Amino acid sequence: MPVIEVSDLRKSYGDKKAVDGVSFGVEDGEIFGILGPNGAGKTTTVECVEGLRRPDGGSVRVAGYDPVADRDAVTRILGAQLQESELQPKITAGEALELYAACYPDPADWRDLAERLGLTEKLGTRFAKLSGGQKQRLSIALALVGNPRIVVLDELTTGLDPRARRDTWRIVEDIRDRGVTVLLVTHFMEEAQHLCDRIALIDQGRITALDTPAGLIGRTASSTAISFMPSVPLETRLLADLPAVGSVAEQDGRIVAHGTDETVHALLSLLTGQGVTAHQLRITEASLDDAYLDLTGTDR
Ligand SMILES: Nc1ncnc2c1ncn2[C@@H]1O[C@H](COP(=O)(O)OP(=O)(O)OP(=O)(O)O)[C@@H](O)[C@H]1O
Repeated sequence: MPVIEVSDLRKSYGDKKAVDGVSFGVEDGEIFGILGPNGAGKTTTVECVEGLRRPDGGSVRVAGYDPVADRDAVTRILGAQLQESELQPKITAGEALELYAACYPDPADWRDLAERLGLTEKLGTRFAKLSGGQKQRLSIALALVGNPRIVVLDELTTGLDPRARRDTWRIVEDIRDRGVTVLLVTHFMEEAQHLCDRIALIDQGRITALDTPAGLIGRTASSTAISFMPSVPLETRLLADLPAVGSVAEQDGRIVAHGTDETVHALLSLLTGQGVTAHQLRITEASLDDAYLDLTGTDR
């Protein structure tokens, strides 16, 4: 049974329909991603899950509780990342953790949590003096200090360098491995592809696709790109008749065709038959990026 159930959720701000009939279920122990362009309604959706916004229509249940009516029960089982502005610049990392731990009936050992998140050295440092990555790790620690069953992470790696982003991914995987369900809002395809068990793609307040990362990629029309330099000039028209071929283009002597596995096999036989060698042959699978562009029709 899903630990989070959202059905036909609706929320408007004045005339603006921010969330327009969103439904999904998050299973216990999974990392569920919400992905979509700016203004798609991601934050509004998770704020309804957190009980920070009252839906106009539809229903949200977190472990069976209504996040607005049963706010206290939901607060005990759901940890949310704080916005940066919610912490006083002069509070130290250790003071913040101790203060937040005191708010919960069964808190985690905050020193142990700080250790796991690599913050032990920074416990005496004021919040304003922490780096971007350290602030993010502290906000994750604060989301976990109440020992939640579910944690909501919104844009957790925005502004981090690639190494800090990878470190944060490991932390999220560690959280999941400890049995915590993760609801993750992200803009980053690579992050969603790497971390999420399933992803809901949201666009203009509606879910346009909900699947595993591999499932979403499989939905793209041309999931494989094949590119090579033919040993002798080759008429691209020959390639246009290949099975399942999407597009064929030539630039500076390099041919790029999009298609499926079937296209790759047929292309290699065709080249062999023609006595053409494919130099610098590259076969690349579509990424979640390609699937995203295909499924949302958005050019970011
Ligand atoms: N408090 C508010 N008042 C009025 N309009 C709002 C408010 N919050 C969000 N909106 C509007 O509702 C829509 C959805 O916003 P939301 O923040 O949920 O999207 P998002 O997908 O999280 O976007 P982003 O990726 O940019 O954070 C946007 O058009 C936004 O401008």
